[in-house]
Amino acid sequence: MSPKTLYDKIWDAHLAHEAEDGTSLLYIDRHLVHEVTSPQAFEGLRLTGRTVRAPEKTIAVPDHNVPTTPGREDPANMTEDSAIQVAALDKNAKDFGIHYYPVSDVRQGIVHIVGPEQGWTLPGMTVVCGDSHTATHGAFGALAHGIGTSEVEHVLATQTLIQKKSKNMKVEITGKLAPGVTAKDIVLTIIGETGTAGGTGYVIEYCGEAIRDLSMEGRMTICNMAIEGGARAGLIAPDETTYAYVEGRPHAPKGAQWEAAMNWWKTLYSDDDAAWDKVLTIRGEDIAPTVTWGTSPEDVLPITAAVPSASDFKGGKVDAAQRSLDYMGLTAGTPLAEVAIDTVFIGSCTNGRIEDLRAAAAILKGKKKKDGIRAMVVPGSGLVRAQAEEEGLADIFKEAGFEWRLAGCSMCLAMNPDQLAPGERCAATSNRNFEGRQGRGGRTHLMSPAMAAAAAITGRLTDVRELM
Ligand SMILES: CC(C)[C@H](C(=O)O)[C@@H](O)C(=O)O
Ligand code: SF4
Repeated sequence: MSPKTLYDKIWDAHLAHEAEDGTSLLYIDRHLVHEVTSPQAFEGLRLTGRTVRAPEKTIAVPDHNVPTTPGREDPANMTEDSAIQVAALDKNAKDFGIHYYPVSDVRQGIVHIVGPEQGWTLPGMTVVCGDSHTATHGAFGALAHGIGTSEVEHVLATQTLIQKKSKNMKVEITGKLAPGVTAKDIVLTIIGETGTAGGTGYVIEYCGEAIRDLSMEGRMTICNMAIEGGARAGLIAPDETTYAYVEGRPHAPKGAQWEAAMNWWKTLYSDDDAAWDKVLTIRGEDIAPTVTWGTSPEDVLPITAAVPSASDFKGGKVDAAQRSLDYMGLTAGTPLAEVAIDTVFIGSCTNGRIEDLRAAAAILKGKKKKDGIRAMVVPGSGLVRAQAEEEGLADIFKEAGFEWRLAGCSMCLAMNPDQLAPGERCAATSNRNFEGRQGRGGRTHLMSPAMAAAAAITGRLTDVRELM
């Protein structure tokens, strides 16, 4: 048998049909659904009198539109559009008999946090969702694609997806990380190297000692942003860390089924002599605490650097950099660590898990946010929130002057009441810093939870190592 990558193995195990031109039909193991990209898909089923093919493999949760303050069950606390989308999901979940976590359920949260937490996401699966950050689930060694609304309808109706196979790319992070450096710094550094188009046409497998050393939370942070590097999906081969995370979760296999699953999961790695279409290697020791300065996730620099000048770039990038600098209100040559911020947002499917809150709380413990800074922590799910309360993290945040919110996408994107005002500058743990992403005219700097906590204390972008 010819050697295979992990991606090849999962692909082959789910291939139902392949046409001569490579167009393929893949079986889908899990379909995650949220309120933004599903209403038309369910409407399409209704119009043609179809049902959901595998309701037991279909899981829905509202996350993008929901307010993160008490009273959010009341539609009066949402915009009309938001209330319509959430009500549609409530109705569709009920009518089509799929698994559902409404806002009133403690298990509700961001779809990419809920799936793994409930044990829906397992190694070797194909996982899709009408959401680009479905890549997150690749951290389990699952092939996880974002899909569009017409594809959501196709998967609902058939439990299959039409795809063309991507190429194989390997990103290896060797060695150990330095203190203060986290999974977020790794993935920002990778995107800085490859650019936002570097992964286009590829599925990326992340490997190497620094990746193996990460918790599942950290691995999810890495795969979450595979899409920001242009990749179709990100993958990390499952290992003992993965199995330990999965075991005992509500929907994980049990008993003999667990044993059978493990037999398959243990085959999920790239063969030594597998062929790669592209390889990138980065030394873990060389990665610094990293922030973005511009309006693309590839606009990254170590926190010790200064704001670049447009003339540092070449070709078409010169104008793009100038536009970014103008939008961000930054002057070339200013040390990044002198850039004052207004707001701190800790949360999102990139960094809203328990380990992220622990990392931020470790920096904030016994300290206060700077006066005048608006700071909020938005746990990624109701269960993350409950655990953080139990561990005393919520008290640390509240004593530091942070707002302690209910679960949702929140200020990651401006689809709910948590938004930046024009010109406001935010230290954010999310994954996109596009113009207007967090509110019209808002300015976003992406960074790790520990770095965002440090920024809250000083009121400026800050090297977390100064506070450790
Ligand atoms: C709203 C949704 C379709 C979108 C996505 O696909 O990623 C959102 O989650 C985002 O992060 O921009
Ligand atoms: S938290 Fe942000 S990135 Fe994640 S699904 Fe929600 S809006 Fe998209």
